Amino acid sequence: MIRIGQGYDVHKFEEGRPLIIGGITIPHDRGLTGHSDADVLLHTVTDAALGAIGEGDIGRHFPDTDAAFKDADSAVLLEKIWALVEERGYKLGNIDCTIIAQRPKMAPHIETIRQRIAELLKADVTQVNVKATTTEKLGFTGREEGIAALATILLVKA
Ligand SMILES: Nc1ccn([C@@H]2O[C@H](COP(=O)(O)O)[C@@H](O)[C@H]2O)c(=O)n1
Ligand SMILES: C[C@@]1(CO)OP(=O)(O)OP(=O)(O)OC[C@H]1O
Repeated sequence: MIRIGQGYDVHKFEEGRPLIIGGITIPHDRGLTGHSDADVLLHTVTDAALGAIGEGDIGRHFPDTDAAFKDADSAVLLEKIWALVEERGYKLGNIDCTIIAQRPKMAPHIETIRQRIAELLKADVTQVNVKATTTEKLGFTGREEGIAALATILLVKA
């Protein structure tokens, strides 16, 4: 049995916040804003995993109206959802992620992010792909108003 899921998330830039993407802090002149640490990539991975097991989305499990999740570490949220994936009897087949950002340059950080996601999903690094693209200065990402992320996940029976 295999299950597929997709994820998509967007967070807006805000000055004075750290930029946290894929569980690591990336040096930049501004960060992303949200109720949690606003890790757009880990939210996307979490939504993809939830989609694959038919469990809705991140906001249903961790509402942004709940003070318990204020400034939450998105890695901890993903770990909780991954425990649910494992409870259902699944493990990672593979995941492919795309970060959509005009800036900063993600290439120097991609391998570290890949390793962190593999660790969170209890998988080998070869099962995880992370890539980045600009939108050639077009749209909200191109104007550097925010960052978007996409993910497709395949789960297989453990
Ligand atoms: N924030 C980003 C965006 C892109 N990259 C890398 O640059 C390559 C070219 O991007 P285009 O949008 O011009 O196709 C892309 O393939 C990524 O490797 C990046 O590091 N950081
Ligand atoms: C993660 C949660 C919860 O802290 O808050 P945000 O950081 O605002 O992120 P979002 O992508 O809107 O997802 C759901 C939220 O409930």
